[in-house]
Amino acid sequence: MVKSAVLVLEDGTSFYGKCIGIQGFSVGEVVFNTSMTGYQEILTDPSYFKQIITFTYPHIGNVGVNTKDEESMKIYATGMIIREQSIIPSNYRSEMSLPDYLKKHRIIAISGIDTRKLTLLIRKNGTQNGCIMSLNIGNYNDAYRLAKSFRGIENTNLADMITTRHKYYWNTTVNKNINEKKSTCIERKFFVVVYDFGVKKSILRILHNKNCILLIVPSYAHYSDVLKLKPDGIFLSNGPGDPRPCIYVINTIKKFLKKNIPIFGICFGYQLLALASGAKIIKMKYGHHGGNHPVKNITDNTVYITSQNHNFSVDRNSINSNIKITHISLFDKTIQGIAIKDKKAFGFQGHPESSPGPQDIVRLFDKFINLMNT
Ligand SMILES: NC(=O)CC[C@H](N)C(=O)O
Repeated sequence: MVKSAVLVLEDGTSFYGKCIGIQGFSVGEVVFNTSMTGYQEILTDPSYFKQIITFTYPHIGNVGVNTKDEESMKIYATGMIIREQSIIPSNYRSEMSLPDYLKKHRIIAISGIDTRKLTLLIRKNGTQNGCIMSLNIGNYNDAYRLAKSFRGIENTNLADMITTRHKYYWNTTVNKNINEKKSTCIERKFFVVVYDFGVKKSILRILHNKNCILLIVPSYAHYSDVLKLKPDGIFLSNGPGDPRPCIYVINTIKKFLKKNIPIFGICFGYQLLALASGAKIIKMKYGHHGGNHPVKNITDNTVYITSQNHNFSVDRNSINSNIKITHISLFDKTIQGIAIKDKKAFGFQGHPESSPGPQDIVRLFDKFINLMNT
């Protein structure tokens, strides 16, 4: 293999490989994702903004890419690290090869990396910042300097950087060939205001298919403007980075809670709901990114295999009497779901919309519909 790119971590560790996206450099927090399928959905998930994704699955690009599997309009991950790139994509849905897609979206990526060694390093020492650099524009020292100078994803409001600037209605049904049942026997439509912190299309698609009229609003949408619209429910989306600096929307959620409007938060949105209810958020050692995470519903002792993508977690020590823990991770016992006592508000840390991943817990969307229907 011709070595044409280097990955350097902030601790100085380097991995040489082949440049498979555009030439240049990219800096971000290096995380690993253990999903065996769904690289396109993962790359286009806006929650990965400012992160470089290591795919632990060793062969990436096999099925090419297509427009229906995009979770947003572009690749949000800052870079991609893989073991081996599939040379010939083969799938009836494929519209383009992965390397061409990376180039179209101007993404830096590196292949030929010992992703097992890199993953074990992250697991042992925790997430690190890193830089991928093509060797025609710089060397190890340049990449090392850039990796060390990246400020990281903590204490920055990334959601405000990528949220929609204008409100819009969502009314597209994209057929993903997956088993999405319409809402059970409920004929009425629900008007849901979706706070967009980097929302995945799959979430909108599922809510739309369940009879919701969706108005997507910016992360900084004003409480009274939204209230005037008389929504049946508020949805708080997934999103990138640290929820703690998002003070404005946390205060907005507090006001919605006082009004007892039904609220459903997924991942970033769930973390914001927890913050608005008085809990604290902490950064995890290396987060959860994958499609095989067992989560237990502690109210009925059922276990679900879930899709996960998060770096922050609700601090168990900060749970107060307003918050009921509903789900925990069976990997590390971290909190995975909460409900707010005496309110129609709940949230889930993982991704019930999956995409990619198992659909075990997609019924949480029905729980939201039922809350709006009562
Ligand atoms: N998928 C998400 O919404 C991620 C939430 C948050 N940015 C975290 O990393 O924990």
